[in-house]
Amino acid sequence: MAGFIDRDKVLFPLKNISSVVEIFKNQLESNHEPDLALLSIIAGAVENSLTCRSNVSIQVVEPKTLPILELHTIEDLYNKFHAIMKGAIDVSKSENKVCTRETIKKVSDVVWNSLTRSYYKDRAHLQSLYSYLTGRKLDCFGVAFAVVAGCQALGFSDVHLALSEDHAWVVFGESGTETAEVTWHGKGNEDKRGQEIGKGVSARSWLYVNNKPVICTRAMEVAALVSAINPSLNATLDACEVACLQQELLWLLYDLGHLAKYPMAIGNLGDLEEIAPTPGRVPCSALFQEAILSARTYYNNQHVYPYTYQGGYFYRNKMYKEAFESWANASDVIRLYNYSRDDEEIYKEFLEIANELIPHIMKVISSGFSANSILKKPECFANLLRFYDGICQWEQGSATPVLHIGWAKPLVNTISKFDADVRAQVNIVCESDCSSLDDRKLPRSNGNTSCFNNNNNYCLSQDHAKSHNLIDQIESKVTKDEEVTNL
Ligand SMILES: FC(F)c1nnc(N2CCN(c3ncnc4sc(CC(F)(F)F)cc34)CC2)s1
Repeated sequence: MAGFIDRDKVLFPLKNISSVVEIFKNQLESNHEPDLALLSIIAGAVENSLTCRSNVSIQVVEPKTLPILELHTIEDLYNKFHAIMKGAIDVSKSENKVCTRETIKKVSDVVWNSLTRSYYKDRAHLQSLYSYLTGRKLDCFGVAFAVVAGCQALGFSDVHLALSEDHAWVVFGESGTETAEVTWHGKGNEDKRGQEIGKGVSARSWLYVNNKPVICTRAMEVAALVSAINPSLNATLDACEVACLQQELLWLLYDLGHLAKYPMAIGNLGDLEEIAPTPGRVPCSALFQEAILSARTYYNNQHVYPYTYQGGYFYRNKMYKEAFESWANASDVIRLYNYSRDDEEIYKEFLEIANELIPHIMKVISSGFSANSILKKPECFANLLRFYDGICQWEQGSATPVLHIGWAKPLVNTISKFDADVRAQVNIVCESDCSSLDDRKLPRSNGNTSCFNNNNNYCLSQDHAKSHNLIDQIESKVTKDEEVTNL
């Protein structure tokens, strides 16, 4: 590890964004691995100086300048972190060795036991070592990151961050295949720190992405800390200097190839580019597509967020037909999983799409009578069915129910907006007898599963037919409603 060396120190005091980018660039291009503790402290210090309560008087600073960051501020915190780690764990005997589960548990305990007794865990700006060292507060990602940075400070180059879409843990050992929980997840769950990642029922939950997590290199750990930068000043305002710094750092990591296997980081960059496009760079829509391609290529299309990043973009830009397709693709991912109580985050994502976003779309388009309305397009109806069908299949075989009556009303409301002649153009094909389908949910190879048959009707492949009964129920209810209204 290069550590905090003169080439970086001469850039202090940091007065602007480009000097921070320069330090990250030096660390990433050095022939040593980048120093996670140093970069997390710097990123956290910049974020804190521009967003935290202390100086929230909306200061008008010169564009791209920052409140001055002195060398001693960073150096003192950096030395403090090393002192905490080296004071707690004796590594004299394990020079250049791989790490052990016992040492990882010790590092996790050092971080865990030094945190403030009780604080609001979901607050913003608790992700960095700056927060840990100055406020003794970390969120669940921050604890995992601090453990990896601590192991790096102790000289273990085999300990790396493993990331799912809503949890973080570490991999370590000779071939990097040992796993260990190092932080908590969610509310009120007993932490499993020190244990290896579940092989049991939790392995089928979205939380562990069917054992297809992002396994970070040191540079991808830098990408994780950069992704975790939070520019929010409050619920409505962002500190644009922090957002600008995050955007420039993500482009630096992108150009160095360190986002290629990190779909969520590409999605984060896409969100920033949608708000403030960088001249000469690919459009944000291309980034959302790249994130999907990365998830399909490296994670067997078992990640949901790349599709909901893209769906959210289409929705905000009133591209509703495309949004339906992205959300149907997201649903094709979740149908492979068994819903468990650890999956609340993705449950809320699908609930919002089904019960807020789609109903909103139905409201705004049903007022218009344009001929090319999506209500006339069978592929829109097919994608909506695929979307709902995936959620039904997610529920099937799961210990915890997903759907409740609150889902049915918006669902039937949406389906019934499509005329019978449009619905008739979508035939649900059972490629094989539905009953013979085994109860395991085989991961799909390609990203798209709704197929087009020769006469341009839209057919849903066999797996979708599993919820035939639900679709039948909807169809019959809708028809009945139509009969009633036509009376
Ligand atoms: F689906 C879209 F609408 C989304 N918009 N923001 C999304 N985020 C924001 C960024 N985010 C992330 N972005 C980069 N890396 C990671 S690692 C991780 C799990 C944990 F926090 F480590 F536990 C979350 C996450 C989580 C997903 S999804």
